[in-house]
Parts: sequence; C-alpha cells; structure tokens
Amino acid sequence: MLGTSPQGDRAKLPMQGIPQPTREEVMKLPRVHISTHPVMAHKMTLLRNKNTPTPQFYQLVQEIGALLAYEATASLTLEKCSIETPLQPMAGYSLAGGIGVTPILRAGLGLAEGFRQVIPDVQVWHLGLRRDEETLKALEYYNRLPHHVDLQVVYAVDPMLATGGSAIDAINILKRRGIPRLSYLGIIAAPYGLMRLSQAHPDINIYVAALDEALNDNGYIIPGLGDAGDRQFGTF
Ligand SMILES: O=P(O)(O)OC[C@H]1O[C@H](OP(=O)(O)OP(=O)(O)O)[C@H](O)[C@@H]1O
Ligand SMILES: O=c1cc[nH]c(=O)[nH]1
Ligand SMILES: [Mg+2]
Repeated sequence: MLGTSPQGDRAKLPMQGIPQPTREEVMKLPRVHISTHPVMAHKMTLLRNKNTPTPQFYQLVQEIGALLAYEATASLTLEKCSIETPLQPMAGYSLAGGIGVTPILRAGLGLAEGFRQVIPDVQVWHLGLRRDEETLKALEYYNRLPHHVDLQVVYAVDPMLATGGSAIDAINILKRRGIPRLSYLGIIAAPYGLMRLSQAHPDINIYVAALDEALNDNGYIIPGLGDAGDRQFGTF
C-alpha cells in the first residue's frame, strides 16, 4: 500500500528506482529453460487474458503445469525393469528414485496438480510463503516438509517469479532438507527475479513458460497475468 510520511511525502514504492536487467541479459543464463512450444504459447495467451474466468484460469494453470513437468523431467534417469506384455516378456524402463513436488502456497497448488497428471507417483511437500506487499519479502507460514528424505529430485513450483524472494527462500528451505537435486518450475518470470534466483542458486535448473519484460513499481510482473493466487482461487 502507498503510505504517506508525517511530512506528507508519498512513500516510495518497493521497486521504484531499482535497476532491472533486460530480457536479453537474462535469457542466456546457464540452467535457464524458457519454453518455446507453440501449445504453451497458445495456453499462455488464454491465461493472461483478463477476461478468462477463474475456473478456466485454474484449468489452464494445471495444463501448463503438465507441459512444464513434461519439459522439466526430460533429463530424469531411468532404470531397467522386466515386464510381460500379454504376448511376451520384455525389458522396460521405470523412473529411478523418488520424485517430489513442492507447491509454494497458495498459487503453486494448480501447477502441482498439473505436475501430478504427468507423474502421479510423487510426494507432495507443501510450503506456505506469502509475499509482504509493502516490503516484497517472503514470509514462511506453513511447512509440511518431511524430515525423512529419500527422493532423488524435488521440483519447487510457483507460477510467478517476480523479485525472486519467494523462490530463493523456498530453495534455501529445501536445500536444508538435503535434497540432492532441485529444480524450479514457474509460469512467468521477470528478468529481475530470474537473475536473482540464478545467482543465489546457480546449481538448480529453472524452467518457465515465459520471460516477461519487467516488474512495475509495486513488484508485479508486466505484462504478466495479475495475481496468480487470486485468479486461481477467486479471491479478488
Ligand atoms: O518473486 P516474489 O517477489 O517473491 O513474488 C512471487 C510470489 O508472490 C506470489 O505469491 P503471494 O505472496 O501472492 O501468495 P499467494 O500464492 O497466496 O497468492 C507468487 O505466487 C509467488 O509466491
Ligand atoms: O505479478 C505478480 C507478482 C507476484 N505475484 C503474482 O501473483 N503476480
Ligand atoms: Mg498472490
């Protein structure tokens, strides 16, 4: 919220005057994957449209989550297994090791559902982070990460990578649990948040559906899609 000082001056907005990198400066960062799939571009346009109603928006977030999961899991390792088809035995493959998905509440919930449509056999580790809209700092309010970790990889999922504060904190929290391999999946990144996440955690892979222009003075991604949590859950 905009405030006024006792002298009557307008308080500074949180991103006002903060330099931001351009799209071109961040799109070549290592381990950053920006989707180029035409189906993704089609769904993204439907998602961004301000006239898309909540039920369709939530459905689209899940569909985009499934597409992102498909792209992000392309490098997972396989192990051989033996099965029998109705006709004969054969050697097949199964994904090696356990997989986890961490929705960053609330807005990550729809993405996690989409991820589970691609790989149903995942552990879901819920983590609640809420961005303080005045300071843009993330506050942790819920944590159901198990103490016993037997996963090969965890995907932190959250639609919006704005200042990057929530994503950086989420990855820090997951790293403290000793996950050997971590990735971040998001729908839209701002160059500023993408650069900060990549610098804070150069060892993780980052998958996003789109890279937008900038953050506005309030820390919202432009052109963006508005508030991803409110649009999924109808809380305007
Ligand atoms: O990169 P950042 O500047 O940290 O901003 C991004 C965060 O803000 C949004 O969540 P929000 O705090 O609105 O919570 P919500 O999911 O409950 O709507 C979004 O889903 C991210 O978690
Ligand atoms: O543009 C933004 C920034 C943060 N959170 C959102 O939901 N949207
Ligand atoms: Mg929100």
